[in-house]
Amino acid sequence: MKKMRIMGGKPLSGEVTIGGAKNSTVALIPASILADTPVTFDCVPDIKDVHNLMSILETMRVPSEFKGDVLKIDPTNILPLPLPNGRIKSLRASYYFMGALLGKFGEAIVGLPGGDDIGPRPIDQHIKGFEALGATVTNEHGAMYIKAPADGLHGARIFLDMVSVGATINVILAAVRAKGKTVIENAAREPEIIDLATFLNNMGAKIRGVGTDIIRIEGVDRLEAHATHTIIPDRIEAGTYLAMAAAVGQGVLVRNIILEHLDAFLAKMEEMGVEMVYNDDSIFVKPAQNLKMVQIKTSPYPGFATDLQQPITPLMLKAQGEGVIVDTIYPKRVKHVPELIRMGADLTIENDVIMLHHADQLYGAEVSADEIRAGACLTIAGLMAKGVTTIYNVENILRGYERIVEKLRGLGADVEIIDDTTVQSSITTLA
Ligand SMILES: CC(=O)N[C@H]1[C@@H](OP(=O)(O)OP(=O)(O)OC[C@H]2O[C@@H](n3ccc(=O)[nH]c3=O)[C@H](O)[C@@H]2O)O[C@H](CO)[C@@H](O)[C@@H]1O
Ligand SMILES: C=C(OP(=O)(O)O)C(=O)O
Repeated sequence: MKKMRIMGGKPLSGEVTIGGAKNSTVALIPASILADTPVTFDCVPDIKDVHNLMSILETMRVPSEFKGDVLKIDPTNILPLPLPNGRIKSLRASYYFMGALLGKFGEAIVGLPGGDDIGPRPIDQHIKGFEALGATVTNEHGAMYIKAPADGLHGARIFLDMVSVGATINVILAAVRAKGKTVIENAAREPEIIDLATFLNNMGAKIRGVGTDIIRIEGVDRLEAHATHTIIPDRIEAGTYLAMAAAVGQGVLVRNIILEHLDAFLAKMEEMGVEMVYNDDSIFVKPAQNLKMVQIKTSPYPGFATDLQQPITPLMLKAQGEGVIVDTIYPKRVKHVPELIRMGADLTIENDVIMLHHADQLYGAEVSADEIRAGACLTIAGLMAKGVTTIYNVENILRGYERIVEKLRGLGADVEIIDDTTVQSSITTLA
């Protein structure tokens, strides 16, 4: 178990560089098994989800090597072994092995995924997609058994009942080698889906329309990688550092950003009165003052990302007036609220609506990062607070924020991660 200790109150300055997108990478790694050749990715973030996915690959005899930010995967001798449990439970995106194994072998046995505890996360739309392609799907003791018909998967028209990143990606992975044409309607439009399709198309797939809500896929027989795929920057990590820079910065440059991917977030920061200088692929955040309170409603891309509602919350606490946050995607995504209250913030939740008020000062406290973005929120709050903040369950943060201590120290923060065998008892004390 690990905990993070932050001595708050230090102004941050300098620059920080954003890594490759977690939510692209965690789809690209399972997608790599569809290839008939070795594949190489660069700009791969050094996060726990990547290491867990590499372990899952290893169980199928797929060797992978991660050096610097380059990840090489050789799926040419893959064994289609069942993945009922183990590391599958350690992250959400392990469910992409359902679509990828089904697409490659016509069969997949994959345990139900883990991932962040952010409220109910059903996978009915993934199953509906697999079934539309001709597969039979059963749930046996918490593992999904998915099987294509004897003559293989066939293209189909699939209208997703709600906009789902995971279901859109899983259907793409299953359909990319199916016979005939698949059309996904009401598809998600996230940049990470475009990144995945770019990787697959460069290997010979025929996926058209990604980035719109209608995706058309013509199945192909072979997929061969001829070049390294560079992963897009992580827009959520970028948003986290931008919010942090506004909250505790004395002038911070955030590098490696695709600005268009952050339109809704940047518009909200501007509405709050944060002054930023936009460059081609970086943003300079000026010290923020006289912030205005705002209302936030999350929605699928290009709307305000659910993954950024918690990281922007500490910044909102600096503004005057009453703020409102409604997460329409995960209404129960409120793990940060009781922890911020421990730190002196004034927040309430009524009918899944978070209401918050200006806080003159936050105070260091012992808090728990019960999911990744709650952890990002508490990290920013800890940097703003007076005194020492100790964040437990830091593993959740390390799932998706690479080299976070190094990056924060580079900006001047006083922060450390401590491996602590006594942490378990500290959590019990907290409860
Ligand atoms: C690895 C990854 O990329 N994770 C992201 C992905 O998660 P994930 O892909 O799991 O999220 P989805 O886009 O699928 O979920 C969107 C909404 O649809 C619902 N739903 C989804 C599928 C389904 O079969 N049935 C159903 O009801 C979910 O409960 C949720 O309310 O998108 C989320 C929403 O932007 C982000 O918070 C996560 O960071
Ligand atoms: C919810 C998230 O991740 P996951 O879907 O991997 O649990 C997230 O990145 O905020």
